[in-house]
Amino acid sequence: MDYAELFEKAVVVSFSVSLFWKIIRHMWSSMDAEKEPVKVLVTGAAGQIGYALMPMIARGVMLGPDQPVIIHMLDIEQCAEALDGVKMELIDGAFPLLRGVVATTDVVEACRDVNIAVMLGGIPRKEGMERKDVMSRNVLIYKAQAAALEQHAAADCKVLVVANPANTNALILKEFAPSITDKNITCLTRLDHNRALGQIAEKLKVHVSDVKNIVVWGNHSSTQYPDADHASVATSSGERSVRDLIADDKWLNTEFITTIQQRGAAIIKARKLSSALSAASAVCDHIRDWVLGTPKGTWVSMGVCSDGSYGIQPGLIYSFPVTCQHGEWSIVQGLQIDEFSRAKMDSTANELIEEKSLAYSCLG
Ligand SMILES: NC(=O)c1ccc[n+]([C@@H]2O[C@H](COP(=O)([O-])OP(=O)(O)OC[C@H]3O[C@@H](n4cnc5c(N)ncnc54)[C@H](O)[C@@H]3O)[C@@H](O)[C@H]2O)c1
Ligand SMILES: O=C(O)C[C@H](O)C(=O)O
Repeated sequence: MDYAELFEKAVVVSFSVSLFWKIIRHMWSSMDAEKEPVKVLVTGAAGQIGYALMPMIARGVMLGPDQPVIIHMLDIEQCAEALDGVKMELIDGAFPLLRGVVATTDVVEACRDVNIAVMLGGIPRKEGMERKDVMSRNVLIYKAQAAALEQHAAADCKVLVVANPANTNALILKEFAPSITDKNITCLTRLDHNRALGQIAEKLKVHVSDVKNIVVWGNHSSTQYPDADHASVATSSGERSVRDLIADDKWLNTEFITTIQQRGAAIIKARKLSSALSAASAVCDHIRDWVLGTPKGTWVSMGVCSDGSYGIQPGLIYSFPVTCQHGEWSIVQGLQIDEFSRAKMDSTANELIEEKSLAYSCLG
């Protein structure tokens, strides 16, 4: 080999080595680079769920431990001072992921460029009231806030409606914000789903994280249908069906269902206030699974726009079993539905159809 050839080889080798290091450095710095903050709107933020939810968002429980957030809090004029108090506490929390807090009573400022909207704002149910009693006030709020979200939120903003009647408020929001894709408007039934997991775990004396694939069908109301037919428990000898392990169809078909249906009312009776810490935790579970994906082999319950799956009227916001991947939910297909389940699924769908017409009559 002559000197020219040797020189040429040395140049190629040193070029390749420097390119290799450039690539490694680039990968390293992009791994190290901080993510852009996600803007999360919480309406009704001065209320009791808001108070429980705020530190969870700021600590990364909702979007992960490496995701910075900017929190936008909206409440009504009468709660402006309380809202400022929550803002002071968020600053005092010195949360490393929290990159900003907006506390406002201006719906436009609150909605501006938000990526996620958690809608808690409304009048909560008090002891002895049915969800229908609070409907007339709340659907008016959701009609007005639909327009603000449509005009000012990020185009791909994901919306979770929590305020009751949650499914029907979400339906009104969907109908009055037609430019937001149906896929991005959901309501909270994860609390009911978690309650059902909790009851099964208590009954079987197993850890709640070993129970999976409960379904909550329908309305977040006393007609909802918590269904354990497809649920399983991880045991030392593999996955076992909940129905086989419990071996008490009477309990599963009666007391289990009514306990979940009435759990919200039981908490109101005991606390004189509706559930807040479990609701805030379920909000985080709902958004985290929607954005970051459901674990393999596991589904969760979400109130989503029906596409006609399982014979449910298209367009209703109905709770289905869903899996999530790449920020999108899909309804789990092909579950066997027996006559008992069919009747319960239809009855809660019928309540939603009635609520829809009641909501429209409230809107005039
Ligand atoms: N889907 C579920 O699983 C679930 C569970 C628990 C509670 N909830 C519902 O969530 C809602 C919030 O519950 P909470 O206990 O925090 O109630 P809360 O009364 O403590 O808070 C509601 C807040 O909404 C505010 N608000 C009222 N109108 C508003 C408007 N137009 N814009 C912005 N904010 C407004 C109120 O001022 C108040 O601060 C209630 O409707 C409750 O019934 C739903
Ligand atoms: O039942 C209610 O109004 C409160 C809430 O929806 C709950 O389920 O705890």
